[in-house]
Amino acid sequence: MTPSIRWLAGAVGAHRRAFFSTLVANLLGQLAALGAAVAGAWLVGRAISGQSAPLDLAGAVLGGLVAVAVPAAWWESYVAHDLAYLVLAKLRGQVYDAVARIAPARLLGRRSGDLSAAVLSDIETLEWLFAHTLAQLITAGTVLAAGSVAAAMIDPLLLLVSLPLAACVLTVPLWLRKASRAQGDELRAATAELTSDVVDTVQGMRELTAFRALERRRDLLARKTSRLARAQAANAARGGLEASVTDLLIAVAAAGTLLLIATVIRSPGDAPVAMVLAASSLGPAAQVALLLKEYGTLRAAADRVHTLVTAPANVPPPREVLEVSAQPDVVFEDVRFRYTPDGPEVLRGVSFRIPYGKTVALVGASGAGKSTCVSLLLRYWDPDSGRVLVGGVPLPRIAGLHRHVTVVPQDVHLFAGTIEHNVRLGAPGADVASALRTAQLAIDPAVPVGERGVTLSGGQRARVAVARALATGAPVLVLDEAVANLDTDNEARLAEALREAAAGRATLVIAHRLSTIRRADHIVLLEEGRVAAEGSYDELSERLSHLFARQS
Ligand SMILES: Nc1ncnc2c1ncn2[C@@H]1O[C@H](COP(=O)(O)OP(=O)(O)OP(=O)(O)O)[C@@H](O)[C@H]1O
Repeated sequence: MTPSIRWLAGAVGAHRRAFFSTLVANLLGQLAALGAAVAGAWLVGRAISGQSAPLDLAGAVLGGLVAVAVPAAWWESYVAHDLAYLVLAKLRGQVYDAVARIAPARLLGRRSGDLSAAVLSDIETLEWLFAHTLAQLITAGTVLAAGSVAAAMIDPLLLLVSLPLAACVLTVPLWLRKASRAQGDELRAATAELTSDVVDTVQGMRELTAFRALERRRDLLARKTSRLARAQAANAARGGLEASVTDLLIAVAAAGTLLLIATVIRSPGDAPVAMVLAASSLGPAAQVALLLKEYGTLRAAADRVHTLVTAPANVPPPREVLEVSAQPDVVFEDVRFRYTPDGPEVLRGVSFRIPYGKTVALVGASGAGKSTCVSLLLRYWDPDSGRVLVGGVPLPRIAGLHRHVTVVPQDVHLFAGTIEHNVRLGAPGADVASALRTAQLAIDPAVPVGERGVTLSGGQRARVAVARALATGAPVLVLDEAVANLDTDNEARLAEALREAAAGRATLVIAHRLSTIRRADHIVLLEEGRVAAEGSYDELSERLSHLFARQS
């Protein structure tokens, strides 16, 4: 049993009552159906051998068994799905928690379509396990045992035919399990890849149109679709082969039983019951075998969901928590950081300070490490060595960091909803009108923004992001190229507003515009992960003009 399957079994264990109901319903249904088939066959056997049969009693027994089998089948279907949805609701919650725990640092390395596949389709695949497989495995064993005992009561020799064939039926999925596993992996990988590419395509439709790349994209999607179709065809072909072999084995069991009765046991009247027992007791085993043929798909889905829900948090939760003052400064203290253990060192001993009430501009060439400093200040990662402190408290000792540090990110994400809904993201009770006023956005807060804010201009989106950050009231404000989307006029107005907001905050600005940098109280120049110089705009003007001359 793989760790992921063990984990799923544990999830079912938490709902023992529901599982027990599923099992009882399944057992009742299957045993009653077997009993009804045997009773019918017994009547036929009596007729063949010319014996009279108590028709009233037989009819009553048959009717009774059918009356049990039919509602039991309905009940089983109801409770099995109920169990499945109970477990799946819990799993979905765990997946959401996992995404929240590892986001956003780790999500940067995963494609959003891949993640959607894990969250949606993999969990649907697992539904099948809970609703159809676990209880049936136990039922199959019980029905097989009951059928074998009944067959032995007719003649133990009958077991010589039925037991080896039952073993064969149950092991059919094992014969091709390597292929099944490989096909399951391929099926999930092909599905995830296609989902990722479709999500990517829809998100990038504007670029695809602008760069006349729609045709090539269609070819790419066609190739990914063929890959998925090939994987589905191979899986179906193997599944079909296994189903045919199983049917064949059941037919052989019935024929072998008939042959044994005709040549060795020589009691033709027992033939119908013996044949029904041989075929019917293998029926549930065959069903389970058919379900198990999907084991590969199931295991791959379970592995992916399990990997996600057991992914450790990117940074440990806060410990030995300390209070942060209401007017904190921010200090980077000899910070060293690399994204991966064997990757290059991105920050190499960075130290600087953002006093409360001041604005510090972090500047440097592309790749110098500016956004990495922001990620560390938001604690998406922890430094390898050195510390980041807010109000003198190291970040790992601050609870609810979002109450102290807020951000206007480079790529603003707006949710489908109104302006108000977006501005209140971090502060449900915030004064939206005042935040919008400060952000220089004269717009009705009830206006819907569309998916990802498509109905707004780039400048409006940036200002909603500014309003959203200011609404939190956090005393540390990070502006990551926040004004990139504004024209000069709008930029100056927003800058004026931010100057007001900055008076009561410690502000870190990452901006490529000289005008923005000029407004900062202090400038820190980063070069290849090191602080190359710091000072006022006038003190650094020569180096800054070099930098900007190189960039332009
Ligand atoms: N998630 C990541 N995983 C691995 N390496 C990364 C990651 N993000 C950034 N890097 C690398 O770290 C270095 C610093 O990147 P960073 O984004 O901090 O630079 P920057 O100064 O903000 O650049 P820009 O002005 O272009 O945004 C770069 O070499 C970049 O390739």
